[in-house]
Amino acid sequence: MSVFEITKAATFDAAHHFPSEPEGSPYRRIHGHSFQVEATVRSEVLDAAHGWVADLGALDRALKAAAEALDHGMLNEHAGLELPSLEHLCLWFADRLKPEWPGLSRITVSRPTIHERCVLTL
Ligand SMILES: Nc1nc2c(c(=O)[nH]1)N=C([C@H](O)[C@H](O)COP(=O)(O)OP(=O)(O)OP(=O)(O)O)CN2
Ligand SMILES: [Zn+2]
Repeated sequence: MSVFEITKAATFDAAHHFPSEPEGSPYRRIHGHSFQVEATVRSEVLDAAHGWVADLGALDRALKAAAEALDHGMLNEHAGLELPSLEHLCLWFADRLKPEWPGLSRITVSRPTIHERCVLTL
């Protein structure tokens, strides 16, 4: 069976720190990153009226709304991001998007400028 996957990306900039790191660790100090988040929705069937899995514009709005909640803020202040790793960011975005997007199959959060990325497969 063929499976379609559609993906939309959004970007945000945010500060964070890892309070559990030892004194002197650069991760313990407040610092910032530019992030990219990608949300992937999969389906074996297409909406017959449109010929698509789902409207990428609607996925864009949902993803941007979630990313804007974090943009230019302190990640540690958000519930679930007290330890603000890429891994926890994936879970945070999945928790927000999954209710509205039951076909959500993957969340990728990356820091493109330093070539780091985490993928959560749902
Ligand atoms: N598995 C994970 N490991 C690390 C995460 C993470 O989210 N998941 N996060 C960090 C810190 O955010 C750290 O700031 C990342 O920076 P780093 O990889 O060290 O890259 P930098 O460019 O900021 O520093 P350089 O010294 O220039 O490499 C750490 N680990
Ligand atoms: Zn960092």
